[in-house]
Amino acid sequence: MSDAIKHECGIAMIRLRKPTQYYIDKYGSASFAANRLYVLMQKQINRGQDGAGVANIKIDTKPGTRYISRYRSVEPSAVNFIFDKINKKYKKAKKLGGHDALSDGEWLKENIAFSGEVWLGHLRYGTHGENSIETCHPFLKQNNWRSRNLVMAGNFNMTNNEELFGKLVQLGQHPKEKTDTVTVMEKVGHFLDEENQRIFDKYKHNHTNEQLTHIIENELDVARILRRSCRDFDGGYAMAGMIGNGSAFVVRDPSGIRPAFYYADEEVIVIASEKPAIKSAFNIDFNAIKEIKPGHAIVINKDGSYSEDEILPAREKKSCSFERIYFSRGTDPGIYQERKNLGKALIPQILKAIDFDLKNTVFSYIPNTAETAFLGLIEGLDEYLVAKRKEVLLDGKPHVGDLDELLSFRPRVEKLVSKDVKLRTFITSDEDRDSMVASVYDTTYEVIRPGIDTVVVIDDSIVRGTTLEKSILTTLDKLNPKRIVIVSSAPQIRYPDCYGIDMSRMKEFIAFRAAIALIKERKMENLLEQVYESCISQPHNSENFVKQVYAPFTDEEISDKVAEIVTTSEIHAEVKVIFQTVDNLHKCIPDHSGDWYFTGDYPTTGGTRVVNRAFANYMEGKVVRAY
Ligand SMILES: NC(=O)CC[C@H](N)C(=O)O
Repeated sequence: MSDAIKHECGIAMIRLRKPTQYYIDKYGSASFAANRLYVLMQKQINRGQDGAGVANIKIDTKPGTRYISRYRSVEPSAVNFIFDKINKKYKKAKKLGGHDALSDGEWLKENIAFSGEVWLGHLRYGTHGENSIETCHPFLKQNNWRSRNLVMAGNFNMTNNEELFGKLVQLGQHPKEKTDTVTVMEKVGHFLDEENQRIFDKYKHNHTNEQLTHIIENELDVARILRRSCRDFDGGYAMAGMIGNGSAFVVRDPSGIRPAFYYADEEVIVIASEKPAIKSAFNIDFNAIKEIKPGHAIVINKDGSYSEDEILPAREKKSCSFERIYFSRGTDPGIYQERKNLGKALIPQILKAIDFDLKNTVFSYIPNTAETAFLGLIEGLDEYLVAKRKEVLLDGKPHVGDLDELLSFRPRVEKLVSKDVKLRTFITSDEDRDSMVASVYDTTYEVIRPGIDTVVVIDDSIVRGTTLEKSILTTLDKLNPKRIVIVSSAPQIRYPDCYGIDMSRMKEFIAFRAAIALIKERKMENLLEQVYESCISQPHNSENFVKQVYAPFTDEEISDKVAEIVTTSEIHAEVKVIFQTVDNLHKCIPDHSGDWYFTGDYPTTGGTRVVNRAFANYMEGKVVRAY
């Protein structure tokens, strides 16, 4: 993606089902779990670079000893930073316990932090609150009763955070922050307290308090806690938690918006946001990794047993298609194929845009995320050529000279766009910024014929269009092509996301800017006022009023306007922009039909509220998140 957007978070959980000694004996390593968690997190680094965190719980330690450890970091290489610190603990073990310390599981657990059975890692891209070490997950809710401690981390965004926050205040609580992670944790924490109390009250007459502690720890009904907590959530979530007694869970929203996968055998239970991470860390069969069902939770009990429990009735599955288009790692076999299909599906539109003139067209892609779609596109062109050849051979009688050309012709493919520098544009002044942005991309000279060739370049998606306008088009135009066709493997992004991607301001979308430009051109400003009126007078209506802004225009009109906006006066070439159709998106990615950013159809009522609020914010000139 050429426009950098903030997106996603990643979770990684490991539960060791055997005592530490087992792994030392079998794998020859005291840091078996730490090493695996490190790989799980590194392989999901694409999901969050604002910060990271790791927490660990030791089960059944003696009173008076620490059993929860946590490190968080906002360093540029946060994951490495954290694991370096964890490694130091293991180095310290040698100093403290001598050479054999690392082969004595029990000694390790008694003396060294981060040697427990339950591990939770998190990678963060913030969607709520600021970016500081305090907003990095996992969050901790501490208590002197072991089973009242809660550690949470998630890939989520709630659309009704204000309401959830208000309910906590009504309960008489005083949350220390307004960020959604605190709100969610306090909510779960509240019901965890109640569950502790319920079991306490049930047995208090026949047992001592010390006995009660053990009964509570073994009887804690985590699914019950989650059922009571998640009732009020409106959002997309894959939320992970560990409880001080050693129980753990990952719960997924009823529409399956955010991804979550798990694997279990007799040694470990592993849960992560992406399949390839689990595959790499544990080198197991891809088919052994399962998706957590929407509305369900994997609940791991203190004794290491686990189940997949229904928490809320599943709704129509609306898993985020952006995960497949761009966010998740393309090494997942399903995602890889889907991305190729997206590239292939664009062929008819591309051929039309280049007047079927393949001889004078050069194909290329924006690194790094559009490569797979590009491979599909080229495969599609090959298929088109095969069909064409067949047609010519069957219908006509080509001359021998033509035949050579007919058989040997290949689409012209070049690497035209290179990404050179990762510029931190925010540190420069505005004027400087344009020239800085312009130098992010570079091109390959002398491979296209000036004034003759058309250049087709595919990107996975176009959000703001800024990089396109300020860098990619100016760079490509230096080659003097006749025409530049920019192709997006995703449809037009018309509406905000509110389920984990930080794009909730209408003005950020080039498709929205195009619609506004068309409205102004056609003197339809009244429409904007009407939509605004509806948005503010009916804030709880379940209708997405913003659809009316796009309704008067065809997809092509919007695409053409997008092309016009990104073509500055310095560009000499003719510029066209092509977007994937929503129909083709669904054909290419059939099992992830979440498409609200393209269609405006939100799977939760909170989502619709967000889009209407985002539009009202735009009209009022407020540059704030709409949730
Ligand atoms: N991208 C995410 O999942 C973000 C999680 C959470 N809302 C935060 O901002 O920390």
